[in-house]
Amino acid sequence: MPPTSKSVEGIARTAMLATTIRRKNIKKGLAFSVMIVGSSGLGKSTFVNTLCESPVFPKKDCGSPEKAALEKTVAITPVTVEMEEDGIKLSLTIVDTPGFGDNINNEGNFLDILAYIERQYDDILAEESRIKRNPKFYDNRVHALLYFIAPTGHSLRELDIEFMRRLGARANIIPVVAKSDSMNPAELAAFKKRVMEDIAYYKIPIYNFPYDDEEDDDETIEENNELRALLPFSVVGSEDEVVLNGRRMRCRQYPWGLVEVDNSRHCDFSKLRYMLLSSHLQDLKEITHDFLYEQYRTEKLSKEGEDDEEDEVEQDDHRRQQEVVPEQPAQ
Ligand SMILES: Nc1nc2c(ncn2[C@@H]2O[C@H](COP(=O)(O)OP(=O)(O)OP(=O)(O)O)[C@@H](O)[C@H]2O)c(=O)[nH]1
Repeated sequence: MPPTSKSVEGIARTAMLATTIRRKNIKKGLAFSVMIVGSSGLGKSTFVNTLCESPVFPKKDCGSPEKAALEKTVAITPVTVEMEEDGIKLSLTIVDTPGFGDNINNEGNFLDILAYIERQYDDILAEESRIKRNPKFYDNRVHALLYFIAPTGHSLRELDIEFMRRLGARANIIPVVAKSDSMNPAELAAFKKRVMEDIAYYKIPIYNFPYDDEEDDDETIEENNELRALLPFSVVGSEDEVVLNGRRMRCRQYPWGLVEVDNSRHCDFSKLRYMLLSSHLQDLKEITHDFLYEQYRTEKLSKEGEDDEEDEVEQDDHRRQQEVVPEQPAQ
């Protein structure tokens, strides 16, 4: 169908709006927050340093077993890094979390992470209710949660299922296969398939590149389908660089060859980085605000409403019990 003059006008207006937003973003910069979760030693800190191309979490010195135990991440640590992506300033907050699986009962880890995410929602809720807004208020909501899956080659562990099921309602979970260089391509493909079957079977709510058939163009739909087909993203992290044939690359070196971090034939790191910090950054932020936060807000306010009603009923009962029954006049 040829475009009508109205749709041409509409398209022009949308393009202008996009340009204005882009110009504003270039000037002001964007803020984005990513949480990193997974068992100890899965390469989370190395991944962050690879993602940010800087030593955000300094290399650990694990010279002895005692030192290795001490060097583990033990607390939820938000760190903000200033970067530039596609010419736009990006203030990227990385929230590193202590690994789980170290404890017999990991309930404490779950609750700490959930409490951190909900605290950021509570801060926004409090800010929204203020008569006078705080101009210095910083929105620290987590926009994406990268969940590191151990490259076991089997399927998801109970811990993975439980965590993602519980946190999926509060954050955009993006599952990744950690240290994917420990599997060959056939093993990796089979592992990814089993992980996605588990995710579907246990109805785990992950970020699965949603699109709108009516609103989104063919290119967006195709891109989202391609990215969804890569889930869970396979990642390899390394801060080491080598120069080969004049080409500088980040890789892990083994006696039998090199695993290149940015080579999409070796792993999905570059595609994950691009979607996270560029192509899908805005979508992740919108889903966080329009859906995940909105859901939390509704739940919280309705619970407070119910609690208030219960309190009122209790107070009424109490008042009635306290009422002095007037003495009957003597007959
Ligand atoms: N084979 C392989 N090893 C990796 C990869 N990424 C990191 N490592 C190694 O795995 C070890 C642990 O890496 P870290 O980045 O400290 O792991 P972590 O998940 O942050 O550990 P915690 O702080 O204990 O939670 C180090 O020896 C890294 O060099 C990877 O992609 N492949």
